[in-house]
Amino acid sequence: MVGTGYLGATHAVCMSELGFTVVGLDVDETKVASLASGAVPFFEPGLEELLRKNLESGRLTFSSSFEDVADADAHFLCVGTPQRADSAAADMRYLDSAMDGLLAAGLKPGALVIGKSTVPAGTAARLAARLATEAPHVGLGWNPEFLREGFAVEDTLRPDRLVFGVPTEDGDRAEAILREIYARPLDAGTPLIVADFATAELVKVAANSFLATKISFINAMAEVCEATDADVTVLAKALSYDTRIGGRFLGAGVGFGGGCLPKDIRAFQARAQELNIGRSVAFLGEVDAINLRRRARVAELATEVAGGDMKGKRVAVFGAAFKPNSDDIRDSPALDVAKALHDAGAVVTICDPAAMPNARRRHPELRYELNALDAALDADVVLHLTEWAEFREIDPAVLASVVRKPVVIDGRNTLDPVRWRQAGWTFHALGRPTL
Ligand SMILES: NC(=O)c1ccc[n+]([C@@H]2O[C@H](COP(=O)([O-])OP(=O)(O)OC[C@H]3O[C@@H](n4cnc5c(N)ncnc54)[C@H](O)[C@@H]3O)[C@@H](O)[C@H]2O)c1
Ligand SMILES: O=c1ccn([C@@H]2O[C@H](COP(=O)(O)OP(=O)(O)O[C@H]3O[C@H](CO)[C@@H](O)[C@H](O)[C@H]3O)[C@@H](O)[C@H]2O)c(=O)[nH]1
Repeated sequence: MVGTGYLGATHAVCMSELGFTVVGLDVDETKVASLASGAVPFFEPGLEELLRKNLESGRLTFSSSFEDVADADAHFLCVGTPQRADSAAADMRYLDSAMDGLLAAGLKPGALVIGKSTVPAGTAARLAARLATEAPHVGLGWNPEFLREGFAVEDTLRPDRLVFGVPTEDGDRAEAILREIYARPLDAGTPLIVADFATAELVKVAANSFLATKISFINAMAEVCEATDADVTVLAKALSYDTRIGGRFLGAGVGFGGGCLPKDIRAFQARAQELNIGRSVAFLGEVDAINLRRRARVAELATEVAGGDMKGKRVAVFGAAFKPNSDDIRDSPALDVAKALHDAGAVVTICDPAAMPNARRRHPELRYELNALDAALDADVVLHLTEWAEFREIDPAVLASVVRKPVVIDGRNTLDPVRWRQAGWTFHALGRPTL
């Protein structure tokens, strides 16, 4: 497993759980040392127990030396493909350097390199051409990953589908190896799609684009609801009974973030432009814009309720992770809003059950409190931006007794407005009338 971040560490542990001998390889020696000692360096429910169990079995080891994976039968590429600093495109240098490392250490004849990272269409063909000249005895497969953070173990051991991208010529060998690796989920009836490389790559970005579009659709409806005094949560519920639409990913609020959806829709647009078909996915620019407008709207609403000027105002932000059950702060809506209000002169205090160490490293200028009541002390406004269960369970009457003004903005539409109103709060939400 080359790259042991959120995706690679989970995949390494789960492949070992399936009975394979696995080496997790990463250039980050601190990460390798942590994983080798049985500590998962990020928050993922259930992963640490499984890591320890598999370390004890002896089937799972971690290393930062490519020499230690040279004799593997299969090499999964799980390195990051983040957005480039200078454009919307994906940064391919980690994937290319992972290939450099594998090729320099040598690959066993008959081995299969399997891409798992999310990549622009055409990447697999490029890597296959490289292997054909530098290691002609080694094959390539493309096996995109659909796991969700917070459910990563379950999604990996029991995926809802498997996609195998194989070469159009002589693809049988790659397919056979992938079938052997995934024998357990396949035997359990997991649907399998075997496709060419480009289709396999596109399934991944198309899936994330669809999910992002669904969220931005309901957030666009939230904007309309705000202008018409309608309630987007009731609207979404009514839509959800149409099985053609379905209720999932219709949660209106401060929008999507994380290390996947935002950068994947941007990289898709960049790739489409390179292919001179920018118009085909131009709507994703609007999906992105709607999403970012929701962050700006929360900051604007907070400023409005604070009297038009944030200078010296105290703001409690509940949430730093991009979603609950994760410590991932990549492109986090909550942190973006917190930073904007800090920059406008507010004193911002954040509380998050898992993401505060990461948030503090990224934003040492913000304040942090382990306890929600401490974060809300003397607050002029409370923002609920990541829907951890802990925040839903807070007693609004107790919270009201510590703030300066009982004003809350529910940026995730998961708090109960009636309960908060009864406890004396002015309750604002995105896409719903104020109570
Ligand atoms: N996080 C998810 O839920 C998820 C799900 C599906 C797909 N993906 C995709 O998987 C890929 C990885 O995402 P992630 O969230 O795990 O990223 P991450 O940043 O958490 O992990 C990437 C890891 O790769 C390591 N790395 C970088 N260059 C390396 C090299 N040359 N050799 C070995 N290791 C190297 C980094 O040190 C890091 O630990 C991305 O393409 C992402 O889009 C992620
Ligand atoms: O109704 C909803 C659902 C989600 N979100 C937000 O959307 C973002 C993404 O959520 P989710 O998709 O659950 O998280 P990820 O772990 O980023 O997973 C996505 O990205 C992964 C990496 O590509 C894919 O593997 C997964 O299938 C895909 O769901 C988060 O900020 C959520 O708060 C909403 O705003 N409203």
